[in-house]
Amino acid sequence: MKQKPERFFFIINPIAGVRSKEDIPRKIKEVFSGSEKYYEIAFTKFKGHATELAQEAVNNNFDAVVAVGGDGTINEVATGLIGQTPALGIIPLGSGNGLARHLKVPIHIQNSIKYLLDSAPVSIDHCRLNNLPFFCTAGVGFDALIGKVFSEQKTRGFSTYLKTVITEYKSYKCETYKISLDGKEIEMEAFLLSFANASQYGNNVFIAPQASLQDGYIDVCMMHPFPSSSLLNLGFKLFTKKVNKFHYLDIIKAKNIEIERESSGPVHLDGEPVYMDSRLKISIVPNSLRVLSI
Ligand SMILES: Nc1ncnc2c1ncn2[C@@H]1O[C@H](COP(=O)(O)OP(=O)(O)OP(=O)(O)O)[C@@H](O)[C@H]1O
Repeated sequence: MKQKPERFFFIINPIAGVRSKEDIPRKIKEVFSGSEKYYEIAFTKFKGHATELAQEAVNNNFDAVVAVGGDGTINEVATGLIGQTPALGIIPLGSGNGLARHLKVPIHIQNSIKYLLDSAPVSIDHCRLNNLPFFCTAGVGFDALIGKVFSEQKTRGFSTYLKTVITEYKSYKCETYKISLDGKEIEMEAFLLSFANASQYGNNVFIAPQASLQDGYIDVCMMHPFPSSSLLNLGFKLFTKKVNKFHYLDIIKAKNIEIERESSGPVHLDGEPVYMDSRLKISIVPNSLRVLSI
């Protein structure tokens, strides 16, 4: 039987998602008081702080470090846990919660806290883009633009996300990419290129329905330009795990990917925008992160 963690360290991002985080310590106390488990809680004070806190938790021999927030918070916490023994836990309080949803962590807060008590570590892969880690999805093209514009909005949450997508779609111009997938060369004009470790962006929008966190492969999703008359069909297929059947999308599994785009520009890593060079290298590191799962 796998060993359940005894010592938990919670890292709360106060600005993730739309919900206040003030009552989270009380909710953790309510659920954990019936157990013998030890825990500590910290709130992040700035972007990047969660990685420092996670590294301290590793040094202080915690068994589990729980990211309380969305995929950006998970990215920061998990970065401090790569190759380490303590496992990542999640209380999903972000806007999209892609990795939590893939792992079937309950979205209801109390249930996600109870889930931590019942779960044990399993190993998953993580991916790197120009050596920066990501755990759920990364991408260039339209989804990178959305990551950038979304991060500049005053509000978060799904409705802000949807508004951003609709506004940006109207004026978006596709770029041409040279792509190498484990040595196989392709040149194509693309609406977006997504690199998926997990199956979804978040909010049950499945860009790579067949993706596995444990198969040692990245699902490379290459979307060709498509007519606006196909938008509804695309939306339907994204939400029903059928986008692999969308006429304008190719999905290929690969371990090492190289991209050359027309110019430098935004990419996103777990929804967080980063400005990068025109040349991108994406790779997978199998069995490199322990996560709490039932
Ligand atoms: N104390 C803080 N002050 C400001 N920004 C922070 C703080 N702590 C973390 N951040 C940043 O908050 C951003 C948003 O966090 P996160 O991605 O978890 O929420 P989200 O975008 O609402 O959810 P999702 O990624 O699921 O869509 C991240 O870029 C993270 O670096």
